[in-house]
Amino acid sequence: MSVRVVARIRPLLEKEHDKDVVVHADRVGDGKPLTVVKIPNPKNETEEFSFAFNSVYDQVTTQEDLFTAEVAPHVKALFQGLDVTIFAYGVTGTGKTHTMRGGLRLAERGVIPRLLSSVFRRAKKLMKDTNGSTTVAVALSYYEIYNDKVYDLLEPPEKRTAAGLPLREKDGRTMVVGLSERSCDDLKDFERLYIEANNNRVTAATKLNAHSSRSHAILRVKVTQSTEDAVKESTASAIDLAGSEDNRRTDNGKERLIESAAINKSLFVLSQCIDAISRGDKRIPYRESKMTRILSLGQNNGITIMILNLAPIRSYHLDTLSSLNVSSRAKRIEVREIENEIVYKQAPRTNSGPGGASVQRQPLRPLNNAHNVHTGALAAKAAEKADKPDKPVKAFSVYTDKKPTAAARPIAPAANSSQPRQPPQPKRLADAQETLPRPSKLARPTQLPIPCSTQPAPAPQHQRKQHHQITITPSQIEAMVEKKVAEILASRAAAEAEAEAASAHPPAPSSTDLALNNNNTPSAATATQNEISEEVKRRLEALERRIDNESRNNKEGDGDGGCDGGRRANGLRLLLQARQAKERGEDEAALGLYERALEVFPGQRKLVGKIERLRVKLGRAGQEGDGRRSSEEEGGGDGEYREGTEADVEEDGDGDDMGRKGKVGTPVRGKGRRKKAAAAAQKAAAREADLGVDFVDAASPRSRLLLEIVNSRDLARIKGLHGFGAKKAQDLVDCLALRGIGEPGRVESLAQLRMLPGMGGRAVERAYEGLVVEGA
Ligand SMILES: Nc1ncnc2c1ncn2[C@@H]1O[C@H](COP(=O)(O)OP(=O)(O)OP(=O)(O)O)[C@@H](O)[C@H]1O
Repeated sequence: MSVRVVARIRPLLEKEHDKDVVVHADRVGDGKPLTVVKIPNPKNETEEFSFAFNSVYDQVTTQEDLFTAEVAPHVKALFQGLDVTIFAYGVTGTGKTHTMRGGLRLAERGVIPRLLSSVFRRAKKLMKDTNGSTTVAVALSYYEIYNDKVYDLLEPPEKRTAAGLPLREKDGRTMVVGLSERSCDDLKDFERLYIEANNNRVTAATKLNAHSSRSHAILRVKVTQSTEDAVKESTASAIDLAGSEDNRRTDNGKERLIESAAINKSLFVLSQCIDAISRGDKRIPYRESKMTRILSLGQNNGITIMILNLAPIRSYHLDTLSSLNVSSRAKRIEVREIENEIVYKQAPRTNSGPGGASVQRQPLRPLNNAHNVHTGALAAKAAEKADKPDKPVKAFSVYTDKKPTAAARPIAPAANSSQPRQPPQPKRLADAQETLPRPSKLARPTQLPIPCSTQPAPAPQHQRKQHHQITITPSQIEAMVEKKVAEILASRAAAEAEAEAASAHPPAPSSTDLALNNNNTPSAATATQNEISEEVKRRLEALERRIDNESRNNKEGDGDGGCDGGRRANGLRLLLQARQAKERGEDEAALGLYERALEVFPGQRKLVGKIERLRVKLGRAGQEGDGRRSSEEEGGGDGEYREGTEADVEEDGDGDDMGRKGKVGTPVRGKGRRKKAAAAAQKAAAREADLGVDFVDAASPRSRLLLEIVNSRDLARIKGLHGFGAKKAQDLVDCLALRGIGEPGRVESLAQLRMLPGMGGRAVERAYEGLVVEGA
């Protein structure tokens, strides 16, 4: 399932009543729920951008409305053993803390207190329904990430060390070492702990928000269900991210600026991770900030809900556009919904029951589906739910003394696990009653790449088939091996550095400290360590870029204009991000992005100039930068583009509308209509891709053509779309025949097209980019 992204537009505050409202919630058709955020183009007010989300909540939405629709349905999943993550994202002052924590009055309570209340209620019911044979324990941990350091909020501030708590990776999860955990018996208990802990959280007054959170706050609610034989554990995480802020608007002093730099950097890394995952990159820069390591977006199993908070007024216009861009990409991230494993308190008993030695007992397993449990949003599932009877709260320990009808079966493998599925066994009566058949996730066609973790989950069968067709050259294999080794070395170096940081007194400052706080002096050992990890990181990045480029070049090898357009769009996106990073004062990040953009636009004089200037500024003049050759050294690039192309666009105005104003590359080599048409098509592709806008109105000629081909349901025409094979085309035609989309069964927009099974990720973009429209 993808990350569920919902937007919430906060109401006007008292002091804002005379302000101009520029953000509106909208719907795709009469009677449809609100799913679109509309905002004018800051450079051309007559034009409006539309961003589609899973759901949109307007100014009148109450705390209860939001909780009931977005969070309450997932409490059940939590008790089924799935982890649930809810995080609030947005610019400072847009209502993240209000959404997550809320006010003291009952009606003003936010997601967190409501979640706890719901958890306690369900736990009580479960214990009652099972006559006490299942017990539920709730435990809390609560911590903040302040200036990229982790501090326990359940401990008094005096106990904090300068280095904060270290992170470790364990079983594919990021853990905070030394974090305290408090058991919590009821809501009162929770409220006492929570209020106390919030007093320890770093907040401060900024010009934009009188009580601005200066840290990311992470509350983890661990639910442990125990029976005589087994223990099942799952965690709900509620994360209130600090808000990004434009320091030109804040009057921030030195301390606030330092905090702000740390907040902006971590949010920038988060947006980079989101971009990398949604592009299907091999390398996701999680490790570049503690927040992204902890959030592990796309790597964690379970259910993830991102709440994008928005302020409706004009003074937030550009910031709002930027967060809309990031979050609209986040909805393409796939998360594996896998229940946590049950821990057995004892080995299954031997066969000695009334059935005799030949009878095998069933092992302990959950009553509900052991493979993925789909728990979509309330609104989306309402119709489905109506057909199903309400199921009672379920326990999960089962040893049956009845003679089973078949030989003992192992625990059903998780849907995404590598174990082959066992042929279906006859269900026991209890199972049959309680578990309604659900479509297997494997059955649902998807073209989305599952985001890579260090050990990627094996792809489903139909994806594996595609993988077999990819040919890997020996140099790629070598590079991949090298990459793996470097990854291991890098994680070891990082783990050691953290261990040192934890034990040292005074603790060694992190690289961020060094950049931000000149009072701290690093030990020689730490400096060497940092140098080594930096070197490993640089090498690793260079290797990964090479592999990325090679695989991209392989895909684009036949000079297809459409793919080329995609690559350029990617380059433009990098330029936009570089510009934003530069504006935030994050020169290091900006340099990296410019360098990556140079690979797309080799030989761009202005771009080379920017890189040189940044290198000089960072004291790295004369360096080649991560082993990459500058385009000048490459002999002025490949000659495909001359000056006045995409790279120059960035000088023309604000990064936010770069693609829109941008001049498009002028081909030097080759003439004729095809090239001209391809350039024009690239312009449209760049425009959409850069702004990340879901053109709900499908206004561009290419969008219209794509929709026309799709709606024709003509297999031959659909097969001709870029990136479509016979199977995918057939799937789409079947899907259109089965589903009623729009009236009568038409796909009205690219956003709708993306919602169709198998059309997520890059599929629509590739088909779109592959189209050439004469005169567009
Ligand atoms: N839905 C809402 N209804 C009423 N008031 C709201 C709502 N959302 C936000 N507010 C008010 O807006 C102001 C800013 O909200 P809040 O502090 O939650 O923003 P934030 O995004 O957490 O900011 P920061 O990132 O700086 O911590 C507060 O006064 C809050 O009470």
